[in-house]
Formats: sequence, C-alpha cells, structure tokens
Amino acid sequence: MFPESHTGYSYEDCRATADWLLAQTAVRPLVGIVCGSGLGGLADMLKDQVVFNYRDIPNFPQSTVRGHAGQLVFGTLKGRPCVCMQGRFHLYEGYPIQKVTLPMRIFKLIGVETVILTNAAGGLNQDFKVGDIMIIKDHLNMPGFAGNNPLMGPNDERFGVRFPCMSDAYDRELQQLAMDVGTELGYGHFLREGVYCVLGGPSFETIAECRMLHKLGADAVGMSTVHEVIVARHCGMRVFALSLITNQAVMDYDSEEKANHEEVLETGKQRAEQLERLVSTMVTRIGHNNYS
Ligand SMILES: O=P(O)(O)O[C@@H]1C[C@H](O)[C@@H](CO)O1
Ligand code: HPA
Repeated sequence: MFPESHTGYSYEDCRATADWLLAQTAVRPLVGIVCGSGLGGLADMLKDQVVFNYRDIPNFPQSTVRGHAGQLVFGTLKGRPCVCMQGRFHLYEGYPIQKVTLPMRIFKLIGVETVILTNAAGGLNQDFKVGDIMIIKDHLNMPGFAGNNPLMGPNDERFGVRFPCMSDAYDRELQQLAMDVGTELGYGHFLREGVYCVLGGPSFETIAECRMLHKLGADAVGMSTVHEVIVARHCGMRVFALSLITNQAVMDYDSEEKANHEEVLETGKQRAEQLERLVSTMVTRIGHNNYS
C-alpha cells in the first residue's frame, strides 16, 4: 500500500537508539528541549552534562546548519533531569520528514513526558517586534497541506493512533505557565502569543507569500517545529513551543529589508539570556505523571 521508498524508522530501530542512550547515562529525563537556530545556549545551562555528538548516536541524522551544534545533551536543570537537542533537523537539509522527527520518538522511548521546542521565526504580525518571544498556540502546516506529514506511511500503534487530534497540540496549561513565569520575570512587554506557520525553506519568503500567510492567520513564519510537534503529540507527549521573532517578515515592496540567517543568529544571541531564564524557570514548575 505504501511506496517501497518509505523512509521511516521502525519501532525496533527507535528502541535500539533509545536503549543505546540509556545504557550510557544514568540521567532519566522527563523534559526534552529542542534548541532553535542560535538558541543552543539553552543546553549550556544543564549541569552534570553527558554529551553525545549526533554522529555517534545510532540512526541519528547530522546537523548541517550554522547555529545548530549537533549534540544531544543530558543533564539537570535546577535539579530536574532533562535532555536537550543542541541542533535540530530541517526538511530543507534534504532529510525525509521521518528523519527530521526521529528524535521525538527517541525522547518518548527514553521516558520524556514534556517537550519544549524553540525556534527562530520571522514576524508576520505587525504588532510584533524583533526580539519578541511568541508562545505558540497553534500552527499552520504548509508541507502537510502539500502531502508531507511525518505520520504518512504505515502507523505503528505502539507509538500512537492512525488519526491523531491536533486541536490540542499545544498544551494550554503550559502556555499559561509561560505567561505567568514571563510576567514574573518582567518579560511581559516582549511576550506574545500566536500562530506559527511552517514552510519547507530554505529560501526565505517572498513579499506576496508573507502577505498571504498573514491573511491566513499566521503571526510568525519558520522552517521547523511543526513536524516535531505532530510526532510528539502522536506518541502522547505534552508540548510547549515558542518562537523568538528574529526578524520582521518583509511585507512591503518599498522596504529595503532582506531576511538573512546572520540577523537570525544575532537576535538569538541578544535574547539568549531571557529565553534561557524563561525556559529554565518553566522546567522547575512543570508537574509530571499527572498527564495522559
Ligand atoms: O531551527 P529553527 O526553526 O530555529 O531555524 C530557523 C529556520 C531556518 O533553519 C533558519 C533560518 O535563519 O532559522
Ligand atoms: O523570516 C523567516 N522565515 C522563515 N524562517 C525563518 N527563521 C527565522 N526567520 C525566518
């Protein structure tokens, strides 16, 4: 029924990778964190680190993008056991979508219950400024509309159901927690919420595309996260995601602005400290074993 070229990893492949990792570290993380472009400093906050280069992990893809170090870091964040992907995979790197999302299944099999994803994104909402942090409340999955969904292919019920619901993809309690923590930390003036739209990349959007996405209800545009969210939800993990607005999407033909990766990384550097404090404080307040 499915093409021979289907590129997914079997449950047994994922189990083998998870067991390989579990055999090399005593850390049993309940929280998994994914660092977006230029946001890898989050992993540096972990104490008592056990670090794996992606090239040494069985079945793992390699990071090819500047700002994605390519390391899986285990450790504790304010006493809480965590695992952190210092670098993620993107469709535009040429990986099949099942490879892009493989780490979510590994997270699940090593015991992660909550996934926190971060990304760099272009701001479409005209009220947003560069440096704003957007709590993601929903997404638009453009590659999915075009038939590229990470759950395509045979479904293994050991991971999840054939037709998973996505109307509750982004955990509402965690969104509220982020708002509360952000307000306490004095970040209210740059904390936003909104809808993230994923495209395939790597070219940045045209002006007409940005205008269209904005009209469709997107507040920010990027090239990641949504595929990971779908796979994480499919296997029952709780999800929180945020975008750092690293640049304003160009919406106006008179504008001289040009989206570029250097600006993305630079904005990441400038907001790193606040983003790290927001996420680490959230981690200390996330409850576990009370969610299904
Ligand atoms: O991994 P994320 O989504 O943070 O990376 C964004 C999208 C592209 O990979 C890159 C463009 O600058 O940043
Ligand atoms: O403007 C953008 N578009 C797409 N992806 C991005 N990642 C950071 N900024 C952007």
